[in-house]
Amino acid sequence: MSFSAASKQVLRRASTVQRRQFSSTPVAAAAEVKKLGVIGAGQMGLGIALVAAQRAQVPVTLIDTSQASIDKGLKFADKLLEKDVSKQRLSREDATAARERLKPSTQMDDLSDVDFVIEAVPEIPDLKTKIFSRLAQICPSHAILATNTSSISITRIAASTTKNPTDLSAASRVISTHFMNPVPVQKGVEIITGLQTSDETVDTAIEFCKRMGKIPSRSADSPGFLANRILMPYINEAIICLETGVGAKEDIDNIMKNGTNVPMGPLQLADFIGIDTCLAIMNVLYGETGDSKYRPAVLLRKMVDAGWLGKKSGKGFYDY
Ligand SMILES: NC(=O)c1ccc[n+]([C@@H]2O[C@H](COP(=O)([O-])OP(=O)(O)OC[C@H]3O[C@@H](n4cnc5c(N)ncnc54)[C@H](O)[C@@H]3O)[C@@H](O)[C@H]2O)c1
Repeated sequence: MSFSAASKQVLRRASTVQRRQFSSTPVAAAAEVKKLGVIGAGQMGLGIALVAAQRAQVPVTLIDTSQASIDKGLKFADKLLEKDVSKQRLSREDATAARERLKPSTQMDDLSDVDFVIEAVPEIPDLKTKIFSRLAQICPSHAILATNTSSISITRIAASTTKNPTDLSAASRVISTHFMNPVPVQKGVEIITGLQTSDETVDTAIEFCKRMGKIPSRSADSPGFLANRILMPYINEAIICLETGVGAKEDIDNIMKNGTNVPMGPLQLADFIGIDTCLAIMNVLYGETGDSKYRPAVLLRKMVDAGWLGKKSGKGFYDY
């Protein structure tokens, strides 16, 4: 059997597993998403939770193992909502209602009643697979289990939900909804399917992202998917240009900003994304393809060693 025939057969079976659980049409299924779970209250998780609370108007259980991250995230949510109110983009009542929909917790078990969960913890494969293995146990049997991974294989994450590869009961509900940074601003979201993902899971995820006001693009489960396959080698090359003295950081950023009509240059963008996240994605591209064109810049590794992770740590290529 060819790869595509085999994968279609797996998908058909996954589709049957899922059909029992959500409504027949994707719009109806997405409308049935009455409660969202978000894991990780960092820059992506907080943004996803806030946009879902504001645009899709669903209650969001926001999980983080660090109370400090939750406190920091909620403070940032208050700041964003306040800014929207002051600029008259949002009424005071709607801002209060959105804020009240965010329910923070440090306990994963609080995800036992969500219809859809989006994981946004750091880009560490073992951490994600452990979380999905737990989600398969904790979440209801109809819940969509989405990851915000930037580069890790969805097929691999889905496989971690079970010890039996023919059991698709949870694996068929795993998908990637890869939001772009900053989530409240960027409209794009990549939808990536694993080999096990059911059609209904895809449809429900796409419709729910639309409820959040996003514009989905589909990508195959290939290292880096579409966005990072293109973006990260660009950022990495900018870092190599810096470390080999081809240009100063300001010159690198200015030429790309003023020459290609992007809002910020690659080094500043790396600071906003997180230097550790950039390194993690390059490691996946390099490790999974074995192609030397994806070798992470030496300076990128050194900056992570130094703890200079960009905006979130106060220092990256620039100081914050
Ligand atoms: N930063 C970006 O520009 C960007 C863009 C798209 C996708 N992503 C992806 O989104 C994910 C999160 O990235 P981020 O930039 O928000 O990271 P971050 O470091 O800002 O936040 C991660 C959060 O997860 C929490 N966490 C760690 N372990 C946990 C656990 N076991 N359970 C619950 N919470 C835990 C941390 O305390 C932290 O608050 C990564 O997979 C990343 O690749 C990032």
